[in-house]
Amino acid sequence: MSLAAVDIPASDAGILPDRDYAIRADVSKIFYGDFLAVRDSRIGVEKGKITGFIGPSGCGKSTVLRSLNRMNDLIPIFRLEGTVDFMGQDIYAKGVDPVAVRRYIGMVFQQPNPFSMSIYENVAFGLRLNRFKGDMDERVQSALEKAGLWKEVKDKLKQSGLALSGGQQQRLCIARAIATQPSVLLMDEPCSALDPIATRIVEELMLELKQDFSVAIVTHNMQQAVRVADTTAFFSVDISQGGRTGFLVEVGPTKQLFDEPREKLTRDYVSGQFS
Ligand SMILES: Nc1ncnc2c1ncn2[C@@H]1O[C@H](COP(=O)(O)OP(=O)(O)OP(=O)(O)O)[C@@H](O)[C@H]1O
Repeated sequence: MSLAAVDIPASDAGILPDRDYAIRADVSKIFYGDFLAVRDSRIGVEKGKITGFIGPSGCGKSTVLRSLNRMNDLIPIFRLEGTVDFMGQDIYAKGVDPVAVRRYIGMVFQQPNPFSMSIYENVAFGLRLNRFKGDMDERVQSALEKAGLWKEVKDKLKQSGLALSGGQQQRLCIARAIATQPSVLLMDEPCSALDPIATRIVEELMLELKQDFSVAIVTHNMQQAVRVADTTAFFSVDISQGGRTGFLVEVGPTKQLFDEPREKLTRDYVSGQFS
C-alpha cells in the first residue's frame, strides 16, 4: 500500500515499546501560528487495540489525535514538527496525499455529523468519493452491520440520516467512517454528545470494532477509558514557560496507568487531585 504515487521511505520512529503499532507518532512540536500547543509526545496506536487519550482540557488530546490522519491540515496556522509513521510511511513526508491518508485512517467526531442525505448515501459517501467499483449495497449493509445499526435502519435506508436519534446518528457516522475499510479509526470524544444509554451502546460497539480496526479515542471521561481502552495515554499542560503547552506524561496499559501510575502528575489526575 502506498500513500502517494511514489513510494516514501519508512521513517525510523523506533521510539516506543516493542509492540505492534498501526501508527507511531513522534511529535516534537505542534504550533497554531506562534502558539506552541503540544510538545514532546511519542504515542502509538496499537494494532487491534483501543488506545485512549486522557488529560485536562487544553492539553492537546484532540490536536494530537487529529494529527494522526492530517485532519489538522485543514487549519492553515497548524504546523507539526516530527513524524507520524503509518505502516512504514511518514504521513507528513513530501508527496503524501492527505486524502489518501484519511482513506486509511478514518475519523469520528464529537458531534454526530451525518450529511443531509439518506442513510444509504451517508454510508456510500466515502466509497463514491474513492470511486468504489464493487457491490455498493453489500458494502453499505456490511458497514451498517458493523456499526450495529443495520437492524434499526434496514427498512428506511432512503430516509434522511438527520431523522435518526443522536446515538443512531453517531453509529451512522461510524458506519460512514468504516465503509471505506480503513485500518485505523480515530474517535474524538465520540460519546460526549450522547445520553448514557447511547454512550453504552457506542462503547460496546468500540469493543467489537477493535476486532477489525486499530482504534484511538479521546475521552474526557476517565471511566470510559477504563471501560474501553487497552492502553491509555495521559497528557498534561505545562504552564512553566508562561504558556499552556500540552505534553504526554505517560502511556501504559490502562489498568497500570490508573492503579499504579509511574508519574505523580498522572497519580494526581486519576485520583481527582488535579487542579
Ligand atoms: N484551530 C485552533 N487554532 C488555534 N488554537 C487551537 C486550535 N485548536 C486548538 N487550539 C489550542 O490548542 C490547545 C490544545 O487544544 P486541544 O483542543 O487539542 O486540547 P484538548 O486536550 O483536546 O482539549 P479539550 O479536552 O478541552 O477538548 C488549546 O490551547 C487550544 O486552545
